[in-house]
This record gives sequence, C-alpha cells and structure tokens, in this order.
Amino acid sequence: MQPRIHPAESFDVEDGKRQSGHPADGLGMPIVIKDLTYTVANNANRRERLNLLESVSACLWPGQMTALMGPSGSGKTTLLDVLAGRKTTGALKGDVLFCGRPPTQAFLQRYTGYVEQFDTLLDNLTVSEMLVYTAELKRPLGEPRAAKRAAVEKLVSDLALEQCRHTVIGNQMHRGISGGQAKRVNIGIALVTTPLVLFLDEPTSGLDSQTAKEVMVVVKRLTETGLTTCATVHSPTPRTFALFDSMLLLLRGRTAYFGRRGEAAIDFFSSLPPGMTDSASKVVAWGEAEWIVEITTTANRQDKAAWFAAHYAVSSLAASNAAAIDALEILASGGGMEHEVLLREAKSTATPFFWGVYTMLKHRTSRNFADPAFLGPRIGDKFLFCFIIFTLYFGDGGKQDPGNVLNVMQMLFMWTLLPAFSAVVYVPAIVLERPLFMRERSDGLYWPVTYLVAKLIEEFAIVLVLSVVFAAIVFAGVNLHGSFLLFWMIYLVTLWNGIVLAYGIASLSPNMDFANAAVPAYTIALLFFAGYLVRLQDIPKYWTWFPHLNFIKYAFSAQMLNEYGGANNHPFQGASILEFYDFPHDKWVNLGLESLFLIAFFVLALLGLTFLRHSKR
Ligand SMILES: Nc1ncnc2c1ncn2[C@@H]1O[C@H](COP(=O)(O)OP(=O)(O)OP(=O)(O)O)[C@@H](O)[C@H]1O
Repeated sequence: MQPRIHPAESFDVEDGKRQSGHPADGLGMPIVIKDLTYTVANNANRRERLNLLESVSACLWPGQMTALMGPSGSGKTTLLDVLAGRKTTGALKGDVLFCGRPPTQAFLQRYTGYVEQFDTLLDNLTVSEMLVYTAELKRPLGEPRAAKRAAVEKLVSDLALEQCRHTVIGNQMHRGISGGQAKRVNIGIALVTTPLVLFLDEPTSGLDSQTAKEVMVVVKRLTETGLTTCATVHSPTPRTFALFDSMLLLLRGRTAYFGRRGEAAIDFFSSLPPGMTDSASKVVAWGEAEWIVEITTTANRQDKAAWFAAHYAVSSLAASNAAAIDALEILASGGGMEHEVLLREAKSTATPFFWGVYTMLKHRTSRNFADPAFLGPRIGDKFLFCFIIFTLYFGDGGKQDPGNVLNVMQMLFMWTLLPAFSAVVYVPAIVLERPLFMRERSDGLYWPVTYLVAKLIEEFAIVLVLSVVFAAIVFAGVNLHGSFLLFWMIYLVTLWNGIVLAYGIASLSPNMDFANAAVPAYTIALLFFAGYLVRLQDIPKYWTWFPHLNFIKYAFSAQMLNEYGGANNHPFQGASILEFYDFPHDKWVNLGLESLFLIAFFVLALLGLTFLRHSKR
C-alpha cells in the first residue's frame, strides 16, 4: 500500500481545520507547489530554452522538515530560489502558493528566512553583534530594544553559540569563528525575525558529521515550533536524515519521489523494477539516504532520469500526493488561514529608511572607523600627496616670477585631479561587498538607497575631517591666495565627487577588474578636458560638449579663479593668467556646478545598485 502524504494527516481536509495538537498550531504556513516549470535560456546556446524544473508538485508543511535531494545539478538550489522568490531570470509556469495565495516579493523578503550555501557575514563584527545588527534592521521599529536583545539571546542559546558570541567573525585572512559556527550564525540571521518559512541551501556542507547533525538538530527544534522548513542536503548521515519528515527528490529538474522519509521511501524505491533499484538489505549498512542517493545517482548517470520521473508520475503515490495537494489548495484558497493577511504585505523592509541608515552607521561604520585596514587606504594617499605638495611647492605661491606661477598652476591642477584618481580606493567597498549587499537586500534588511546613503555618509565623514587638515597645510605651506574656505570646499566637493563616482562605476561594473580599469580610464579622459592641458577655448568643436560633463573642469576653474581672481592675476603669455585661460563663470558658480555632479553620480550609483544584479540566479 502506498503511504499517504502528510498534509492529509496534518489537516482535517473535510472540516478545513487543523487537528488539535499539531505543532503548527499558532504558527506556520503551508506551501503548495503545483506543476512548477522553470525555464531559462541555455548558457551554451541562448536561442535554446532549458527546463531546469519540470512539472514539480509537492507541498511543504508547517512544523515539518523537508529534505530536498538529488544528484548535483538536479535543480535543488533552483527550486529553493524559485520558492523564495530569489530568481532574477527565467520564466515560471505553474503555482507556488503560500497559504493558498501567490506571495508578494515583500512577503517573501520579510517573512521567510533563506540560509544561502555560502556565508555572507560582516567579518569585523562579533557573532552577537552580527545578530543584533540584523535584528535591529529586520525587527519592527516599535519593538523595545530589550525584546530584540532577548530574541538574539535566545537564538545564541538555541544555536549553541554561547562559546563564540564575543568572537569576531573573521575571514580567510584573519580567522575568526569556525565553519560550523559561521553556518549557525547564518541560520541565526535567517531566524532572527521569527520567519514563518525557512529555506536552507546545503546547511551541512563543509561540516563534519557531528557538527552537521548538531546544526540540523537545532533547525529541527525550531521547526517543531511551527516553521515550514525545506533544506537541500546531499548525502546526510543516517542520524541527520532521521531528523527530516519528508523528502522531495529531483532528477534533472523532475520529481523522482515526494513523500515521507523512512519506510515509505524504502518501500517506493525497493519496488522499482530490477536493474533500477538496489537490494533493500543495504539500507541497514548504508543508511536510507545513502541507499537512495546511490540508486538515483546511478540512474542519473545512466540517463534514466526521465524514466524515474515517468515512473513516479504514474505511481499511486503521485496520485495520492496530487489529491492531497489539491485538497490543501482548496482549503487554503477558502481563506481564514492564520497568516494569510501577511501575504498582502507590500513593504519589503520592516524598518524605515532613517533607521536603516542609523543602524548601519551604528554597527558597521563604528567598526570600520576603528579598523586600520579600512582607514589606511583612505588616509594614506591623501597624506602622501599632501606631504609631496607641501615639500615640493613650499612658499611658491608668494613668488611672482613666471616659472613659479606655472608651478603653482600645475600644483593646483594636480591637487584638483588627485581626488578623482584616488577614487579607485572606494571601488572594493561596493564590488567586494556585493554578495553581502545582495543577501541583505533579499532578506529585506534595507533598500538600496539606505545602503548607499549609509556608505556615503561613512566615506564623506572621513574626508570631511581629512580635507580640512590637508587643505590647511597645503594652503598655508604653498602660500596660496584667495579664500581658504573656497579652496577647502572645492577640494572637499571634488573628494566627494570622486567617492560617488567610484560607487557609481563600481555599481555598474560586473567585477573588480572592470571597475579598476573604468575609474582611471574615465578620470584620465577628464584630465584632458579640464582646461589646463588644452585651453578650453582651443578644444576642437566636436569635443566642446565634453568639458560641460567634467566636474574636474569646474573644480579647476574655481581653484584658478580663486587663486588669480584678485591682484594676483599676473601677466602671462602676453595677457593676464585668467584672460589667457579664459575660465568660464564665477568661482562660486563653478563650485555650485561641480556640486551638481554629486547628484548625478548618486543617481547613477543608485540605479546600478537597484537594477543591476550582475550575478544572474
Ligand atoms: N542558464 C543556464 N543554462 C544551462 N544550464 C543551466 C543554466 N542555469 C542553470 N543551469 C543548470 O541547471 C542545473 C541546476 O542547478 P542547481 O544549482 O539548481 O543544481 P543543484 O541540484 O542545486 O546542484 P548542487 O547540488 O551541485 O548545488 C545545473 O546543472 C546547472 O548547470
């Protein structure tokens, strides 16, 4: 006799009520997957369409843990991504229903947890800080701080992280917590808002069998409180596999088995025709999971995936599954389910913009400001150039001979250009952090604009302080003229422009190499059109549009007008300096026009962060 699928056991389908005493009482969300087909353009031949998932049907139940299994490349992560709404490409057919309704993206971001295969953590926070940071961004603003801390404390205890709670997470260069602890922190991040559904992509990969079991025991305990849990696993040990309630087995994107783990699965696989199965006696020696993996992997290698899918499709198990799935769908679509209202959620983040910025500054910026590896590259170049200019041009501004006038102009030109050149130092802040940003954004921690504003405030604050010091040293040391306030403001706005430009280019660039090449290429192009190497009036007609798009031109014009605007406007090449170069506008107007580029680069960076994902999933 084929086993009955668990939905019918958990729900009284006829009455439409939960059976009393079910662990899902009070919390949880059933998920129906019905005839799901997911198609993408083949990487190898873009004109060809590939079904990465084909007619997959199953349901995931609150309070139960479903193992998503299958050989490598069978579509497990693809299915998890589809369920969690994290696919950015491809076409979907069929239904994915949470509580009987298609979920909004905002619902998925706010009420489901997704533990990705690779860890994306902030390496300079401690375990506790990482969880508090996530809790503050993801839990409602109105919740008292003590309640948030208590939720984190509970997670630390549930996930057995007490030992390493104050250990810095670290990275490959500076070792911090272990792989198993990092995995548990990732699970903690997914659980910190008490989600209704938990997706885990290979939560046990890279862990020894004991740690893998410990991690899954924790997940099991949490699942029993009513969570709907689905985890991809490769070859779990018998003890780990025993924690799962059911199994969805995929072969080349098609269902090869969906049903209970244990006796039901063993019955199903041992009843296959000879040649397609293996002796059930091996289950004792190998364990159930290993035995099933062996049968299905062999079939996959022998190109029998289609046969398996067809065999399952006509089985009485598939028929009873289909009936149970239909019943659940009808029941759920009837309304009145506990968490149904959440499915109408329209806001992807629980906390407002200003809170996101504040929390990011509080947790991330405070750490960065105490980190020499972060501050070093941001201060070092400015210090070096300031030192060179101070020692090389000391007192030159007070000397009136033509040679010195030329030196001061060249110095002003370099001083104006350097912030744009050294902008490349800000590229890694966006490109290397992209996986973390993508994860946090998908988790509904913040909007791209929140992230961008917080990061810019962090960078702007550093150069605000530095620029006053270095501008004062250079202005006094070189003995410059004009307004110091303007001299400093032009320097500051140019530094800020360099930062936002680097962020803009980084957000548009697919990788570090591209961004590292694009920033200097663009800034060198600006250099030719800044009004010094070629006078603005001598630029050929077909290039005259470009200086208008050049913030360095406005900055350099403002610096020159500031320095030579008064009595200092010496005779130069048969005219005065300013007549010879003919810089347009007033010096303050030039500063104002330069400032407009901040807005333009900001919009560019925001568009890149919002709409370009670079890694297609
Ligand atoms: N655009 C594409 N063109 C061709 N093949 C693709 C494309 N996108 C994904 N695939 C293939 O789809 C299959 C499913 O990938 P997926 O990551 O879901 O497998 P998986 O079962 O999670 O594998 P693993 O266990 O190794 O993580 C893989 O064979 C992958 O190479």
